[in-house]
Amino acid sequence: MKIEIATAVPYQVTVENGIIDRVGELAAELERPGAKAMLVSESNVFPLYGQRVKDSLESAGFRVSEFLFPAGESSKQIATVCDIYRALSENGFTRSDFIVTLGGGVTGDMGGFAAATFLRGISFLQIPTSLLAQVDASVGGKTGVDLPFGKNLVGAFHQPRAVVTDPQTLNTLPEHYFHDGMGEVIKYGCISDLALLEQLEKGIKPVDLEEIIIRCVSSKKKLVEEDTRDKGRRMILNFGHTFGHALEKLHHFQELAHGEAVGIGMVLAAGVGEKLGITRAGTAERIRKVLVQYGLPVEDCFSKEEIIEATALDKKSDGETLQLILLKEIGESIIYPIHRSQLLCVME
Ligand SMILES: NC(=O)c1ccc[n+]([C@@H]2O[C@H](COP(=O)([O-])OP(=O)(O)OC[C@H]3O[C@@H](n4cnc5c(N)ncnc54)[C@H](O)[C@@H]3O)[C@@H](O)[C@H]2O)c1
Ligand SMILES: O=C(O)C(=O)C[C@@H](O)[C@H](O)[C@H](O)COP(=O)(O)O
Ligand SMILES: [Zn+2]
Repeated sequence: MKIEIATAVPYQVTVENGIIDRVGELAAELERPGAKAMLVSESNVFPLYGQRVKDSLESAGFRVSEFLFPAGESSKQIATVCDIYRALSENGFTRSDFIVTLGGGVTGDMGGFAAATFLRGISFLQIPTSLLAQVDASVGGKTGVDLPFGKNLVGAFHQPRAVVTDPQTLNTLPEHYFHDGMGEVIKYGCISDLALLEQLEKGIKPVDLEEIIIRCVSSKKKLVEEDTRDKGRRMILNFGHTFGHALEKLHHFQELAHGEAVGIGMVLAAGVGEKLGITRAGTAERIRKVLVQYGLPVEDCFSKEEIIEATALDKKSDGETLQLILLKEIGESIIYPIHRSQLLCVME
């Protein structure tokens, strides 16, 4: 299955079992023959799939070097990007060479950011290997890293040249991160796809994963095409993220994974919406139930004061006003400006 993302330079998301062994073929349609490819990956994923990707790229005539970093969100920082710049420089990369990211959202966001900024921009291909990255992070061109002051505070919009999604790679994904990825899948159900949420409530079988990936990417496609630079409607993809990112920061980007944080954030946002009379009563409880069903946490130990304080640098803020993403009901979302002081009054 191929989904075209019609941004200024369009690209395709190919979702296919076994496609990881044909990445060289796909790259050959897009990149200069004989170009250098830097495979950016990490300590868990590279040993599982790195050699297959290298073999495929080399068979297609590319000269491959690799850059590996320790797996995990705490690597998603500017110091690691500087190490990628060093590897690109030492290997003599020019603007007609390219990066291939192989891993979860951390790898894609960070390798994509290195591609966006090295020589003011080189091309990159995404090979997402976690559920979260296959349903969300690999598409749309948001690249970047965390700062100790907040999540994704440094970044760039830089669309990949192609996204190569092999659902079979999920066979090795630890269960914890399968649950975590379901946090973003549930988000798609909440913001725009009631039927998906109902399907999730009934319980999915593993064979349905490919369909779920296609469904989430198709929802994201529409928002990215309409608002590539996140100035309007695309912001609904941030449902649960204002509070979720605050929680990730409060946990110093350790322990609580992104999808888990977003899940708790969705429950909090739905609660705020209900208190304001915007969200249909019972929605927060419904979200809470489906999160529990997929093994996700629904609450955390921080007070509302701490959480609101940690939203200080939220990228959707306008002074003291936050653009909170709220639901009218499951499947229908709105962007709702709210002053921090009002938020304090309506938050549980
Ligand atoms: N750019 C975007 O639009 C976007 C969207 C959503 C999330 N994100 C970002 O994505 C990141 C989270 O992504 P993530 O959950 O993939 O995190 P991750 O990259 O840390 O991967 C999660 C864990 O799964 C392991 N893993 C990944 N694929 C595997 C596989 N096939 N087999 C075995 N192990 C595997 C990794 O080594 C890691 O331990 C966050 O930084 C978040 O901010 C970005
Ligand atoms: O692609 C988007 O737009 C999203 O908001 C997707 C989110 O799931 C993702 O976590 C994104 O990285 C958040 O971006 P940010 O701009 O809030 O840092
Ligand atoms: Zn997210």
